[in-house]
Amino acid sequence: MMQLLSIQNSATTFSKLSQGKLIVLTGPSGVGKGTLMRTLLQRHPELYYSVSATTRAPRPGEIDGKHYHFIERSKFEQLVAHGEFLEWAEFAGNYYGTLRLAVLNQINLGKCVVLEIELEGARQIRTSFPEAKSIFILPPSLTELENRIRGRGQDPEEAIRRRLNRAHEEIQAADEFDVQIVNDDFEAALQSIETALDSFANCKQ
Ligand SMILES: Nc1ncnc2c1ncn2[C@@H]1O[C@H](COP(=O)(O)OP(=O)(O)OP(=O)(O)O)[C@@H](O)[C@H]1O
Ligand SMILES: Nc1nc2c(ncn2[C@@H]2O[C@H](COP(=O)(O)O)[C@@H](O)[C@H]2O)c(=O)[nH]1
Repeated sequence: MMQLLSIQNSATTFSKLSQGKLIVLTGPSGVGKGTLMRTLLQRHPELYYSVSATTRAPRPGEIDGKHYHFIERSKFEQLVAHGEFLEWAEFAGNYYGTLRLAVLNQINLGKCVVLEIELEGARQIRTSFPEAKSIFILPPSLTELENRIRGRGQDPEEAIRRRLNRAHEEIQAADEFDVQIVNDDFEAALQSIETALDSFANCKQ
């Protein structure tokens, strides 16, 4: 991790984006993005998942470097100042960001890189890299969204409230993205994501 974070920006640019692809999965907290992404990666190991950095404390079972790079706020701010993030945002009281270098390297190797990020970061990617493709995951209803966040049982009440408040605004932004998929039946949603990946690019085998 320290080695990763200490790498300075290289001259690598998105001029070579055509060699690989960047795919963004976004949607409100608790909609099932992470669960969908995990299954997608199991089925399609050829996809490269970009592990984000965050200042959030690890949840039980989360592993540094696998689920997130867990870092202090001061370190995150230093990385922002050095331009190390492709995108970043503050969400429900914590910072989250995609490390630029790892993503660019994989794209330049011809990989399809998938990001699982919240709305502001997804908007930043859309502005900076219009070639990127995006999928917005919707819940079947707000009641079901709340049930899922609570059922996950991993966030304190204050964090749950912040996430649900934010969800209203996020859902209204769904049409800004290339494809909208309702995650009601899990398998059906997964298949819709696979179909979308096929239509974007030859990203999976
Ligand atoms: N189709 C589904 N039907 C019922 N429950 C689901 C479905 N998809 C995911 N879930 C459950 O919803 C909960 C939230 O899912 P998950 O953590 O993947 O959401 P998320 O969008 O990644 O949230 P966050 O953005 O906060 O990380 C989990 O308990 C997961 O098992
Ligand atoms: N803008 C970014 N958002 C990110 C990134 N990594 C994750 N996320 C999103 O944050 C929320 C909360 O995540 P949680 O793990 O605390 O539940 C969720 O919507 C994630 O998709 C990132 O690098 N940039």
